Amino acid sequence: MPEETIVETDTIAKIPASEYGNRIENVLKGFSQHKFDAICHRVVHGGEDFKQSTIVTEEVKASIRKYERFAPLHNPNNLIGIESAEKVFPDTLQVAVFDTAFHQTMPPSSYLYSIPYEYYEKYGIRKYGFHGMSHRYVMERAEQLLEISASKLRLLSCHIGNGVSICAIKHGKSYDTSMGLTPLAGLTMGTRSGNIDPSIISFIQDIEESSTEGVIDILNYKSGVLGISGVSGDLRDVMEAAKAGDKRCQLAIEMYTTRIHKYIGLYLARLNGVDGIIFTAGVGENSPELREMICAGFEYAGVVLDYEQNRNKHGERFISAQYSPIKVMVIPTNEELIMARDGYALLPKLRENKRTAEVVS
Ligand SMILES: Nc1ncnc2c1ncn2[C@@H]1O[C@H](COP(=O)(O)OP(=O)(O)O)[C@@H](O)[C@H]1O
Ligand SMILES: CC(=O)OP(=O)(O)O
Ligand SMILES: [Mg+2]
Repeated sequence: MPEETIVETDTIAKIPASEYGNRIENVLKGFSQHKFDAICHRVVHGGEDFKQSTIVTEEVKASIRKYERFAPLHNPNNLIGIESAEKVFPDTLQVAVFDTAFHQTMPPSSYLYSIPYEYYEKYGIRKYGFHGMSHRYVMERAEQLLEISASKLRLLSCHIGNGVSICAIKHGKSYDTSMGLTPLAGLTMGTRSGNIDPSIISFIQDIEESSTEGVIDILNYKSGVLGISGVSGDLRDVMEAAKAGDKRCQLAIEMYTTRIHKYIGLYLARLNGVDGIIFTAGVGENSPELREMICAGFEYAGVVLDYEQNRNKHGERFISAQYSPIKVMVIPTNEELIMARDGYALLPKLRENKRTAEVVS
């Protein structure tokens, strides 16, 4: 892209789902003095249908709708975003950028579950992985920082925000990742359970006299750090309470960091070692204490943090000691930039589509 500058931003913080469409439309109307070539949308689940970003058509919207059941917290809102943009900017073409696309390079040994193969063949039940734009952005930055070309690079990207996922990157491509068919799998998150013994679902169903969907809701919204601490799903609140002596908050933090630690060990083995470990997203970028807890005990594997760089510096940087064989980096993520670059790359195609549409109508 010739220029990568942010001209204006606006955000919507925690609002009820019923108000989401209206609020998005209002935000978009606030930008109506601008002339856009494309509007790019984050879409969390694209299944196996999308290996890269794409122009939004009716078929693309049908696919996004089809995958709602695999990403119930995200895809419905992503679609509302697209439809609101179509309303406010009817002449602008829309682009969908998928969380799952980056992970389409995983081998079957990473993405298949050990269940009858026909569930994959007939129903697409497999691991898809998420946060793809974030893992891709930080990988591209790490390539620059480490001065190792993508074709040789082995990395662990730890995206630790509200959702948490780790990606094992081999030769510049996603090789394995912690989230699964849905963003509920893998690590302990703010309110999501991550991996549990699947039999627990039927036990909770009986205890709560609930439907399966009801139990999945408990695992999505009432579990993770919130469920264990009983205080909050926001790590800042839980850390404060833990420091004040709250035992369940201390336990929640220990479980949260221990699980990330275990996954790092798992993927160090899967990749036969790595060149670097990246911390990104809300918690990964902003909590030196949690980064220390996660890395502690990996000195034997070649991970040595630099206290000063980790604790007292900010922004994109190395936080490992100069002699550390594995380099540890904090890289603030930029999913929007990846989306804008993908939209820009699609511009020739977008213009062609627009001309065809004008001829037809
Ligand atoms: N200084 C901090 N210490 C610990 N956690 C933080 C800090 N700053 C932000 N966070 C956490 O980051 C989370 C948001 O991360 P973010 O990547 O923005 O989320 P999302 O997954 O919604 O994009 C918040 O829930 C909060 O727990
Ligand atoms: C896919 C996912 O979990 O996204 P987020 O972290 O934004 O909730
Ligand atoms: Mg995010």
